Amino acid sequence: MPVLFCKNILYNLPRSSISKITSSNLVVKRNISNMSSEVPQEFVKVFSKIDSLKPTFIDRLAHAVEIPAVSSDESLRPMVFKKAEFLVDELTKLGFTDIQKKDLGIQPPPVENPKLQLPPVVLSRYGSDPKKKTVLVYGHYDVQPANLSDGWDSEPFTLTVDEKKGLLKARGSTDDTGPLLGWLNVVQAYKESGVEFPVNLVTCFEGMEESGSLGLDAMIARESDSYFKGVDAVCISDNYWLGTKKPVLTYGLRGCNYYQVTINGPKADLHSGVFGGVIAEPMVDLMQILSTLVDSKGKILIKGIDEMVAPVTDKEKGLYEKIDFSVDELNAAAGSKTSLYQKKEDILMHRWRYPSLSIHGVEGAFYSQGAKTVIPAKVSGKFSIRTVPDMDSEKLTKLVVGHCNAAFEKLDSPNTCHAELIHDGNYWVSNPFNAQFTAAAKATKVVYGVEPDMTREGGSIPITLTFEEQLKTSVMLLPMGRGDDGAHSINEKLDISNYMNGMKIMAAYLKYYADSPEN
Ligand SMILES: C[C@H](N)C(=O)N[C@@H](Cc1c[nH]cn1)C(=O)O
Ligand SMILES: [Zn+2]
Ligand SMILES: [Zn+2]
Repeated sequence: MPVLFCKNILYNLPRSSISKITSSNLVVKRNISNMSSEVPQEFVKVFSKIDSLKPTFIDRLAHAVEIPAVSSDESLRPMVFKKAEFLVDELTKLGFTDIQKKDLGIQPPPVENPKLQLPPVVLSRYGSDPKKKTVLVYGHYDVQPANLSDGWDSEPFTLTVDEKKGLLKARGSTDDTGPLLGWLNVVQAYKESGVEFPVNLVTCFEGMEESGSLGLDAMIARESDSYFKGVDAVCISDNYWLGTKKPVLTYGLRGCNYYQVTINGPKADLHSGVFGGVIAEPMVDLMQILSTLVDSKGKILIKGIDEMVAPVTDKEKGLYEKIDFSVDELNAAAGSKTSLYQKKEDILMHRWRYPSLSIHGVEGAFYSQGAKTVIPAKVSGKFSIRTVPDMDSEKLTKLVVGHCNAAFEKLDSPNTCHAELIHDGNYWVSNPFNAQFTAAAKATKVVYGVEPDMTREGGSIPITLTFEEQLKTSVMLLPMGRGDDGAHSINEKLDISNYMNGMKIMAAYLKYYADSPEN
Protein backbone atom coordinates (compact mmCIF):
# COMPACT_ATOMS: atom_id res chain seq x y z
CA MET A 1 0.00 0.00 0.00
CA PRO A 2 1.53 3.33 -1.01
CA VAL A 3 1.85 6.13 1.53
CA LEU A 4 1.02 9.61 0.24
CA PHE A 5 2.37 12.69 1.99
CA CYS A 6 0.39 15.88 1.42
CA LYS A 7 1.57 18.82 3.50
CA ASN A 8 1.02 17.55 7.07
CA ILE A 9 -1.44 14.84 6.16
CA LEU A 10 -0.62 11.21 5.82
CA TYR A 11 -2.92 8.91 3.91
CA ASN A 12 -2.64 5.17 3.65
CA LEU A 13 -4.41 4.55 0.40
CA PRO A 14 -4.92 1.51 -1.79
CA ARG A 15 -2.86 1.88 -5.03
CA SER A 16 -6.03 2.12 -7.15
CA SER A 17 -7.30 5.06 -5.15
CA ILE A 18 -4.74 7.60 -6.31
CA SER A 19 -6.07 9.10 -9.49
CA LYS A 20 -4.22 12.29 -10.31
CA ILE A 21 -1.61 14.33 -8.44
CA THR A 22 -0.29 17.68 -9.56
CA SER A 23 1.43 20.27 -7.39
CA SER A 24 -1.27 22.86 -7.98
CA ASN A 25 -4.29 20.66 -7.90
CA LEU A 26 -4.04 17.57 -5.80
CA VAL A 27 -6.96 15.27 -6.32
CA VAL A 28 -7.16 12.14 -4.25
CA LYS A 29 -9.53 9.37 -5.15
CA ARG A 30 -10.87 7.90 -1.96
CA ASN A 31 -13.09 5.08 -1.00
CA ILE A 32 -15.96 6.32 1.14
CA SER A 33 -18.61 3.83 2.16
CA ASN A 34 -18.06 1.71 -0.94
CA MET A 35 -18.44 4.69 -3.23
CA SER A 36 -15.43 6.37 -4.66
CA SER A 37 -15.19 10.08 -5.19
CA GLU A 38 -12.57 12.68 -5.86
CA VAL A 39 -11.64 14.96 -3.01
CA PRO A 40 -10.58 18.38 -4.32
CA GLN A 41 -7.52 19.98 -2.73
CA GLU A 42 -9.58 22.55 -0.86
CA PHE A 43 -11.27 19.84 1.21
CA VAL A 44 -8.37 17.50 1.86
CA LYS A 45 -7.30 19.17 5.10
CA VAL A 46 -10.79 19.60 6.52
CA PHE A 47 -11.91 16.07 5.60
CA SER A 48 -8.74 14.64 7.04
CA LYS A 49 -9.34 16.56 10.28
CA ILE A 50 -12.93 15.28 10.40
CA ASP A 51 -11.54 11.74 10.11
CA SER A 52 -8.97 12.26 12.85
CA LEU A 53 -11.50 13.88 15.19
CA LYS A 54 -13.86 10.88 14.94
CA PRO A 55 -13.34 9.81 18.60
CA THR A 56 -13.98 13.40 19.79
CA PHE A 57 -17.15 13.66 17.70
CA ILE A 58 -18.48 10.32 18.98
CA ASP A 59 -17.65 11.37 22.52
CA ARG A 60 -19.53 14.66 22.07
CA LEU A 61 -22.58 12.72 20.86
CA ALA A 62 -22.30 10.30 23.80
CA HIS A 63 -22.37 13.18 26.31
CA ALA A 64 -25.28 14.88 24.55
CA VAL A 65 -27.58 11.84 24.23
CA GLU A 66 -27.19 10.87 27.88
CA ILE A 67 -29.39 13.85 28.81
CA PRO A 68 -33.02 12.65 28.40
CA ALA A 69 -34.35 15.88 26.90
CA VAL A 70 -37.89 14.64 26.22
CA SER A 71 -39.95 17.75 25.50
CA SER A 72 -43.34 16.02 25.68
CA ASP A 73 -42.76 14.76 29.26
CA GLU A 74 -43.36 17.57 31.74
CA SER A 75 -41.42 15.75 34.47
CA LEU A 76 -38.34 15.70 32.23
CA ARG A 77 -38.44 19.42 31.37
CA PRO A 78 -35.40 20.13 33.62
CA MET A 79 -33.45 17.73 31.40
CA VAL A 80 -34.32 19.76 28.31
CA PHE A 81 -32.91 22.82 30.08
CA LYS A 82 -29.81 20.81 31.03
CA LYS A 83 -29.22 19.89 27.40
CA ALA A 84 -29.46 23.56 26.41
CA GLU A 85 -26.71 24.25 29.00
CA PHE A 86 -24.64 21.44 27.52
CA LEU A 87 -24.87 23.09 24.10
CA VAL A 88 -23.97 26.50 25.50
CA ASP A 89 -20.84 24.95 27.08
CA GLU A 90 -19.83 23.24 23.84
CA LEU A 91 -20.41 26.37 21.76
CA THR A 92 -18.37 28.41 24.24
CA LYS A 93 -15.46 25.95 24.13
CA LEU A 94 -15.48 26.03 20.33
CA GLY A 95 -15.25 29.82 20.21
CA PHE A 96 -18.82 30.69 19.14
CA THR A 97 -19.80 34.21 20.17
CA ASP A 98 -22.95 36.16 21.09
CA ILE A 99 -24.36 32.97 22.67
CA GLN A 100 -27.88 33.63 23.90
CA LYS A 101 -30.56 31.48 25.48
CA LYS A 102 -33.82 32.99 24.28
CA ASP A 103 -36.62 32.58 26.80
CA LEU A 104 -39.93 31.58 25.19
CA GLY A 105 -42.11 32.01 28.29
CA ILE A 106 -44.73 29.68 29.74
CA GLN A 107 -46.09 26.69 27.80
CA PRO A 108 -49.69 27.31 26.67
CA PRO A 109 -52.48 24.80 27.54
CA PRO A 110 -53.27 21.92 27.43
CA VAL A 111 -50.63 21.27 30.07
CA GLU A 112 -50.59 19.72 33.59
CA ASN A 113 -48.40 22.41 35.17
CA PRO A 114 -49.80 25.85 34.26
CA LYS A 115 -46.41 27.42 35.05
CA LEU A 116 -44.37 25.07 32.87
CA GLN A 117 -41.48 27.01 31.32
CA LEU A 118 -40.68 26.45 27.65
CA PRO A 119 -37.04 25.46 27.00
CA PRO A 120 -34.78 28.17 25.57
CA VAL A 121 -33.70 28.55 21.96
CA VAL A 122 -29.90 28.56 21.81
CA LEU A 123 -28.58 31.22 19.44
CA SER A 124 -24.92 31.77 18.62
CA ARG A 125 -22.58 33.01 15.93
CA TYR A 126 -19.34 31.81 14.42
CA GLY A 127 -17.75 34.62 12.46
CA SER A 128 -19.11 38.03 11.52
CA ASP A 129 -17.21 39.01 8.38
CA PRO A 130 -19.34 41.39 6.27
CA LYS A 131 -17.63 40.06 3.13
CA LYS A 132 -18.90 36.54 3.78
CA LYS A 133 -22.37 35.06 3.34
CA THR A 134 -24.30 34.18 6.48
CA VAL A 135 -25.87 30.73 6.87
CA LEU A 136 -28.33 29.97 9.65
CA VAL A 137 -28.33 26.34 10.76
CA TYR A 138 -31.36 25.08 12.65
CA GLY A 139 -31.57 21.91 14.72
CA HIS A 140 -33.44 20.64 17.76
CA TYR A 141 -31.96 19.27 20.95
CA ASP A 142 -35.16 17.77 22.37
CA VAL A 143 -36.03 14.15 21.64
CA GLN A 144 -38.94 11.75 21.53
CA PRO A 145 -39.66 9.66 24.65
CA ALA A 146 -37.82 6.32 24.99
CA ASN A 147 -37.87 3.52 27.57
CA LEU A 148 -35.92 0.28 27.66
CA SER A 149 -39.27 -1.49 28.20
CA ASP A 150 -40.48 -0.26 24.78
CA GLY A 151 -38.21 -2.96 23.30
CA TRP A 152 -34.81 -1.28 23.05
CA ASP A 153 -31.83 -3.67 23.03
CA SER A 154 -29.86 -1.29 25.26
CA GLU A 155 -30.44 1.79 27.43
CA PRO A 156 -31.88 4.46 25.06
CA PHE A 157 -30.02 7.32 26.76
CA THR A 158 -26.61 5.63 26.66
CA LEU A 159 -24.76 5.75 23.37
CA THR A 160 -23.86 2.28 22.10
CA VAL A 161 -20.94 2.46 19.68
CA ASP A 162 -20.95 -0.67 17.53
CA GLU A 163 -17.80 -0.37 15.41
CA LYS A 164 -18.42 -3.79 13.87
CA LYS A 165 -21.84 -2.87 12.50
CA GLY A 166 -20.77 0.76 12.12
CA LEU A 167 -23.63 2.12 14.23
CA LEU A 168 -24.21 4.74 16.91
CA LYS A 169 -27.35 3.76 18.82
CA ALA A 170 -29.27 6.05 21.20
CA ARG A 171 -32.40 8.19 21.32
CA GLY A 172 -31.53 11.36 19.41
CA SER A 173 -28.61 9.84 17.50
CA THR A 174 -30.28 10.62 14.16
CA ASP A 175 -33.18 12.86 15.33
CA ASP A 176 -31.71 15.35 15.84
CA THR A 177 -28.78 15.44 18.26
CA GLY A 178 -26.28 13.81 15.88
CA PRO A 179 -26.96 16.15 12.93
CA LEU A 180 -27.12 19.22 15.22
CA LEU A 181 -23.70 18.38 16.66
CA GLY A 182 -22.50 17.88 13.09
CA TRP A 183 -22.43 21.68 12.66
CA LEU A 184 -20.36 22.16 15.83
CA ASN A 185 -18.00 19.40 14.73
CA VAL A 186 -17.56 21.01 11.31
CA VAL A 187 -16.54 24.28 12.95
CA GLN A 188 -14.00 22.39 15.08
CA ALA A 189 -12.60 20.61 12.00
CA TYR A 190 -12.15 23.87 10.07
CA LYS A 191 -10.58 25.52 13.10
CA GLU A 192 -8.14 22.75 13.91
CA SER A 193 -7.14 22.22 10.29
CA GLY A 194 -6.25 25.90 9.97
CA VAL A 195 -8.60 26.40 7.01
CA GLU A 196 -10.57 29.63 6.93
CA PHE A 197 -14.23 29.12 7.78
CA PRO A 198 -16.08 29.99 4.56
CA VAL A 199 -19.22 31.67 5.92
CA ASN A 200 -20.61 33.40 8.98
CA LEU A 201 -22.61 30.78 10.84
CA VAL A 202 -25.67 31.49 12.99
CA THR A 203 -27.14 28.66 15.07
CA CYS A 204 -30.76 28.35 16.10
CA PHE A 205 -31.21 25.26 18.27
CA GLU A 206 -34.65 24.68 19.82
CA GLY A 207 -35.89 22.35 22.55
CA MET A 208 -39.58 21.93 21.61
CA GLU A 209 -39.53 20.63 18.02
CA GLU A 210 -40.93 17.23 18.96
CA SER A 211 -43.79 19.02 20.70
CA GLY A 212 -44.85 21.47 18.03
CA SER A 213 -42.10 24.12 18.26
CA LEU A 214 -44.23 26.14 20.68
CA GLY A 215 -43.11 29.76 20.97
CA LEU A 216 -40.56 29.60 18.18
CA ASP A 217 -42.58 31.32 15.44
CA ALA A 218 -42.95 34.46 17.54
CA MET A 219 -39.24 34.43 18.51
CA ILE A 220 -38.17 34.23 14.85
CA ALA A 221 -40.50 37.09 13.96
CA ARG A 222 -39.04 39.15 16.83
CA GLU A 223 -35.44 38.41 15.82
CA SER A 224 -35.82 38.60 12.03
CA ASP A 225 -34.49 42.15 12.01
CA SER A 226 -32.07 41.80 14.91
CA TYR A 227 -30.28 38.53 15.68
CA PHE A 228 -31.16 37.03 12.28
CA LYS A 229 -30.53 40.18 10.26
CA GLY A 230 -28.35 39.48 7.23
CA VAL A 231 -28.99 35.73 7.07
CA ASP A 232 -28.62 34.65 3.43
CA ALA A 233 -29.72 31.04 3.68
CA VAL A 234 -31.16 28.55 6.16
CA CYS A 235 -30.04 24.94 6.29
CA ILE A 236 -31.81 22.28 8.36
CA SER A 237 -30.37 18.85 8.98
CA ASP A 238 -33.32 17.10 10.64
CA ASN A 239 -34.69 14.50 8.27
CA TYR A 240 -33.48 11.32 6.62
CA TRP A 241 -32.52 9.77 3.33
CA LEU A 242 -35.42 8.01 1.65
CA GLY A 243 -33.62 4.66 1.70
CA THR A 244 -30.30 3.37 2.97
CA LYS A 245 -27.90 3.86 0.08
CA LYS A 246 -28.53 7.03 -1.81
CA PRO A 247 -27.96 10.49 -0.30
CA VAL A 248 -30.75 13.01 -0.81
CA LEU A 249 -31.54 16.70 -0.51
CA THR A 250 -35.05 17.60 0.57
CA TYR A 251 -37.31 20.38 -0.68
CA GLY A 252 -40.65 19.56 0.96
CA LEU A 253 -42.24 18.54 4.26
CA ARG A 254 -45.72 17.61 5.37
CA GLY A 255 -47.24 19.63 8.19
CA CYS A 256 -48.64 18.14 11.37
CA ASN A 257 -51.88 18.95 13.24
CA TYR A 258 -51.93 17.10 16.56
CA TYR A 259 -55.27 16.51 18.34
CA GLN A 260 -56.65 14.97 21.50
CA VAL A 261 -60.19 13.88 22.21
CA THR A 262 -61.01 13.51 25.90
CA ILE A 263 -63.92 11.53 27.35
CA ASN A 264 -64.74 12.31 30.95
CA GLY A 265 -66.92 9.92 32.96
CA PRO A 266 -66.88 8.89 36.64
CA LYS A 267 -64.98 10.88 39.28
CA ALA A 268 -62.31 8.17 39.71
CA ASP A 269 -61.19 4.87 38.15
CA LEU A 270 -63.66 2.12 39.10
CA HIS A 271 -63.80 -1.66 39.75
CA SER A 272 -65.18 -3.26 36.57
CA GLY A 273 -66.83 -6.06 38.54
CA VAL A 274 -68.81 -3.59 40.61
CA PHE A 275 -69.52 -0.93 37.98
CA GLY A 276 -69.14 -2.80 34.64
CA GLY A 277 -72.41 -2.90 32.71
CA VAL A 278 -73.89 -0.29 35.03
CA ILE A 279 -72.09 2.91 34.10
CA ALA A 280 -71.08 4.39 30.70
CA GLU A 281 -67.39 3.67 30.18
CA PRO A 282 -65.19 6.51 28.76
CA MET A 283 -62.84 4.04 27.07
CA VAL A 284 -65.73 2.45 25.13
CA ASP A 285 -66.89 5.84 23.89
CA LEU A 286 -63.35 6.82 22.94
CA MET A 287 -62.67 3.63 20.98
CA GLN A 288 -65.82 4.16 18.95
CA ILE A 289 -64.89 7.75 18.14
CA LEU A 290 -61.31 6.82 17.18
CA SER A 291 -62.62 4.06 14.91
CA THR A 292 -64.51 6.65 12.83
CA LEU A 293 -61.37 8.63 11.91
CA VAL A 294 -59.50 6.38 9.47
CA ASP A 295 -59.94 2.94 7.90
CA SER A 296 -57.46 0.05 7.73
CA LYS A 297 -56.36 1.08 4.24
CA GLY A 298 -55.27 4.48 5.53
CA LYS A 299 -58.27 6.35 4.10
CA ILE A 300 -59.20 9.36 6.24
CA LEU A 301 -62.95 9.20 6.97
CA ILE A 302 -63.43 12.83 8.08
CA LYS A 303 -65.54 14.57 5.43
CA GLY A 304 -64.13 17.60 3.61
CA ILE A 305 -60.41 16.76 3.88
CA ASP A 306 -59.94 15.23 0.41
CA GLU A 307 -61.37 18.39 -1.18
CA MET A 308 -58.57 20.52 0.35
CA VAL A 309 -55.72 18.51 -1.21
CA ALA A 310 -54.04 19.97 -4.32
CA PRO A 311 -54.58 17.77 -7.41
CA VAL A 312 -51.67 15.74 -8.86
CA THR A 313 -50.23 17.23 -12.06
CA ASP A 314 -48.60 15.32 -14.96
CA LYS A 315 -45.32 17.16 -14.35
CA GLU A 316 -45.35 16.04 -10.74
CA LYS A 317 -46.00 12.40 -11.70
CA GLY A 318 -42.75 12.39 -13.69
CA LEU A 319 -40.75 13.33 -10.57
CA TYR A 320 -41.62 10.14 -8.71
CA GLU A 321 -40.37 7.89 -11.53
CA LYS A 322 -36.81 9.20 -11.20
CA ILE A 323 -36.48 8.55 -7.47
CA ASP A 324 -34.42 5.59 -6.33
CA PHE A 325 -36.74 3.65 -4.00
CA SER A 326 -38.75 0.43 -3.77
CA VAL A 327 -41.35 -1.27 -1.62
CA ASP A 328 -38.60 -3.62 -0.40
CA GLU A 329 -36.74 -0.67 1.11
CA LEU A 330 -39.93 0.49 2.82
CA ASN A 331 -40.53 -3.01 4.21
CA ALA A 332 -36.91 -3.28 5.36
CA ALA A 333 -37.12 0.06 7.20
CA ALA A 334 -40.46 -0.93 8.79
CA GLY A 335 -39.18 -4.41 9.66
CA SER A 336 -42.33 -5.95 8.17
CA LYS A 337 -44.24 -6.56 4.96
CA THR A 338 -47.17 -4.38 5.91
CA SER A 339 -47.00 -1.75 3.18
CA LEU A 340 -50.41 -0.59 1.97
CA TYR A 341 -48.95 0.05 -1.51
CA GLN A 342 -46.65 -1.97 -3.76
CA LYS A 343 -45.78 0.63 -6.43
CA LYS A 344 -43.00 3.12 -5.76
CA GLU A 345 -45.05 6.05 -7.08
CA ASP A 346 -47.99 5.23 -4.77
CA ILE A 347 -45.73 4.94 -1.72
CA LEU A 348 -44.00 8.23 -2.45
CA MET A 349 -47.22 10.11 -3.12
CA HIS A 350 -48.80 8.81 0.10
CA ARG A 351 -45.69 9.72 2.07
CA TRP A 352 -45.13 13.14 0.54
CA ARG A 353 -48.21 14.70 -1.04
CA TYR A 354 -51.33 13.13 0.50
CA PRO A 355 -52.45 13.63 4.10
CA SER A 356 -52.43 10.76 6.59
CA LEU A 357 -54.09 10.23 9.96
CA SER A 358 -52.28 8.27 12.68
CA ILE A 359 -53.66 7.21 16.06
CA HIS A 360 -50.87 7.43 18.62
CA GLY A 361 -52.16 6.45 22.02
CA VAL A 362 -54.53 6.88 24.92
CA GLU A 363 -53.65 8.87 28.01
CA GLY A 364 -55.30 7.61 31.18
CA ALA A 365 -55.83 4.03 29.98
CA PHE A 366 -54.39 0.87 31.53
CA TYR A 367 -51.49 -0.18 29.28
CA SER A 368 -49.11 -2.29 31.37
CA GLN A 369 -48.60 -6.04 31.36
CA GLY A 370 -51.04 -8.13 33.32
CA ALA A 371 -54.82 -7.90 33.61
CA LYS A 372 -55.96 -4.97 35.73
CA THR A 373 -59.77 -4.94 35.96
CA VAL A 374 -60.26 -1.21 35.95
CA ILE A 375 -62.67 1.20 34.29
CA PRO A 376 -60.59 4.32 33.54
CA ALA A 377 -62.44 7.48 34.55
CA LYS A 378 -61.00 9.88 31.99
CA VAL A 379 -59.20 9.02 28.77
CA SER A 380 -57.67 11.14 26.01
CA GLY A 381 -57.12 9.68 22.56
CA LYS A 382 -54.19 11.24 20.69
CA PHE A 383 -54.05 11.43 16.93
CA SER A 384 -52.39 13.56 14.30
CA ILE A 385 -53.00 14.48 10.69
CA ARG A 386 -50.03 15.07 8.39
CA THR A 387 -51.04 18.01 6.21
CA VAL A 388 -50.14 18.85 2.61
CA PRO A 389 -50.77 21.63 0.07
CA ASP A 390 -53.43 23.22 0.04
CA MET A 391 -54.85 22.23 3.43
CA ASP A 392 -55.74 25.02 5.80
CA SER A 393 -55.00 24.30 9.47
CA GLU A 394 -57.95 26.22 10.96
CA LYS A 395 -60.41 24.75 8.49
CA LEU A 396 -59.02 21.28 9.20
CA THR A 397 -59.44 21.73 12.95
CA LYS A 398 -63.07 22.78 12.48
CA LEU A 399 -63.69 19.60 10.45
CA VAL A 400 -61.91 17.37 12.99
CA VAL A 401 -63.63 18.82 16.07
CA GLY A 402 -67.01 18.76 14.29
CA HIS A 403 -66.46 15.14 13.28
CA CYS A 404 -65.52 14.01 16.82
CA ASN A 405 -68.47 15.83 18.38
CA ALA A 406 -70.89 14.33 15.83
CA ALA A 407 -69.47 10.82 16.39
CA PHE A 408 -69.89 11.27 20.17
CA GLU A 409 -73.47 12.56 19.77
CA LYS A 410 -74.40 9.35 17.95
CA LEU A 411 -73.31 7.33 21.01
CA ASP A 412 -75.98 8.97 23.17
CA SER A 413 -73.58 8.74 26.13
CA PRO A 414 -73.95 10.52 29.50
CA ASN A 415 -70.18 11.15 29.53
CA THR A 416 -68.66 14.37 28.18
CA CYS A 417 -66.44 14.75 25.11
CA HIS A 418 -63.92 17.47 24.28
CA ALA A 419 -61.86 17.47 21.08
CA GLU A 420 -59.02 20.00 20.69
CA LEU A 421 -55.91 20.87 18.73
CA ILE A 422 -52.69 20.48 20.75
CA HIS A 423 -50.36 21.98 18.17
CA ASP A 424 -50.07 22.54 14.46
CA GLY A 425 -47.11 23.03 12.13
CA ASN A 426 -47.14 24.02 8.48
CA TYR A 427 -46.26 21.96 5.43
CA TRP A 428 -43.54 23.39 3.20
CA VAL A 429 -42.58 22.90 -0.45
CA SER A 430 -39.74 24.79 -2.11
CA ASN A 431 -37.86 25.01 -5.37
CA PRO A 432 -34.77 22.77 -5.33
CA PHE A 433 -32.91 24.69 -8.07
CA ASN A 434 -31.07 27.48 -6.29
CA ALA A 435 -27.56 28.23 -5.06
CA GLN A 436 -27.98 26.32 -1.79
CA PHE A 437 -29.23 23.13 -3.42
CA THR A 438 -26.58 23.37 -6.14
CA ALA A 439 -23.84 23.76 -3.51
CA ALA A 440 -25.14 20.84 -1.46
CA ALA A 441 -25.49 18.64 -4.56
CA LYS A 442 -21.84 19.36 -5.45
CA ALA A 443 -20.79 18.59 -1.89
CA THR A 444 -22.71 15.31 -1.95
CA LYS A 445 -21.02 14.35 -5.23
CA VAL A 446 -17.59 15.03 -3.71
CA VAL A 447 -18.28 12.90 -0.65
CA TYR A 448 -20.41 10.07 -2.04
CA GLY A 449 -19.57 10.17 -5.73
CA VAL A 450 -23.23 10.38 -6.75
CA GLU A 451 -25.78 13.09 -7.45
CA PRO A 452 -28.33 13.19 -4.61
CA ASP A 453 -32.01 12.47 -5.24
CA MET A 454 -34.30 15.44 -4.64
CA THR A 455 -36.95 14.28 -2.19
CA ARG A 456 -39.81 15.48 -0.04
CA GLU A 457 -40.25 14.29 3.54
CA GLY A 458 -43.35 12.74 5.11
CA GLY A 459 -42.44 14.10 8.54
CA SER A 460 -42.72 17.68 9.73
CA ILE A 461 -40.41 20.43 10.92
CA PRO A 462 -42.92 23.09 11.93
CA ILE A 463 -40.58 26.04 11.72
CA THR A 464 -39.35 25.62 8.15
CA LEU A 465 -41.96 27.79 6.45
CA THR A 466 -41.55 30.45 9.16
CA PHE A 467 -37.85 30.78 8.37
CA GLU A 468 -38.58 31.13 4.67
CA GLU A 469 -41.30 33.75 5.19
CA GLN A 470 -39.81 35.75 8.07
CA LEU A 471 -36.18 35.83 6.93
CA LYS A 472 -37.10 35.90 3.21
CA THR A 473 -34.40 33.36 2.45
CA SER A 474 -34.16 29.99 0.81
CA VAL A 475 -34.38 26.99 3.13
CA MET A 476 -32.81 23.63 2.36
CA LEU A 477 -33.03 20.32 4.19
CA LEU A 478 -29.75 18.42 4.26
CA PRO A 479 -30.37 15.05 5.89
CA MET A 480 -27.58 13.12 7.57
CA GLY A 481 -29.22 9.81 8.56
CA ARG A 482 -30.83 6.96 6.63
CA GLY A 483 -34.44 5.95 6.12
CA ASP A 484 -34.01 2.91 8.40
CA ASP A 485 -32.60 4.85 11.37
CA GLY A 486 -35.67 4.20 13.53
CA ALA A 487 -36.35 7.84 14.37
CA HIS A 488 -39.20 8.00 16.94
CA SER A 489 -38.93 4.20 17.20
CA ILE A 490 -36.89 1.73 19.27
CA ASN A 491 -33.14 1.26 18.72
CA GLU A 492 -32.75 4.61 16.96
CA LYS A 493 -29.33 4.70 15.30
CA LEU A 494 -27.05 6.75 13.09
CA ASP A 495 -24.55 4.93 10.92
CA ILE A 496 -21.01 6.06 11.79
CA SER A 497 -20.38 6.55 8.06
CA ASN A 498 -23.42 8.83 7.82
CA TYR A 499 -22.19 10.87 10.80
CA MET A 500 -18.70 11.24 9.31
CA ASN A 501 -19.71 11.73 5.68
CA GLY A 502 -22.61 13.95 6.72
CA MET A 503 -20.15 16.34 8.34
CA LYS A 504 -17.98 16.30 5.22
CA ILE A 505 -21.04 17.25 3.14
CA MET A 506 -21.85 20.06 5.58
CA ALA A 507 -18.25 21.31 5.39
CA ALA A 508 -18.13 21.21 1.58
CA TYR A 509 -21.63 22.68 1.18
CA LEU A 510 -20.65 25.74 3.23
CA LYS A 511 -17.60 26.30 1.02
CA TYR A 512 -19.43 25.78 -2.28
CA TYR A 513 -22.27 28.00 -1.13
CA ALA A 514 -19.79 30.68 -0.01
CA ASP A 515 -18.12 30.60 -3.43
CA SER A 516 -21.36 30.61 -5.41
CA PRO A 517 -22.02 33.87 -7.29
CA GLU A 518 -25.70 33.81 -6.27
CA ASN A 519 -27.32 33.94 -2.85
C1 LIG B 1 -38.70 15.25 10.73
C2 LIG B 1 -38.33 15.64 12.15
N1 LIG B 1 -37.10 15.02 12.50
C3 LIG B 1 -39.40 15.17 13.11
O1 LIG B 1 -39.32 14.11 13.65
N2 LIG B 1 -40.42 16.01 13.30
C4 LIG B 1 -41.57 15.71 14.11
C5 LIG B 1 -42.21 17.04 14.41
C6 LIG B 1 -43.47 16.97 15.18
C7 LIG B 1 -44.62 17.55 14.83
N3 LIG B 1 -45.48 17.31 15.81
C8 LIG B 1 -44.86 16.59 16.71
N4 LIG B 1 -43.62 16.41 16.34
C9 LIG B 1 -42.51 14.81 13.36
O2 LIG B 1 -42.52 14.82 12.13
O3 LIG B 1 -43.26 14.06 14.04
ZN1 LIG C 1 -36.26 15.95 14.28
ZN1 LIG D 1 -38.50 13.75 15.50
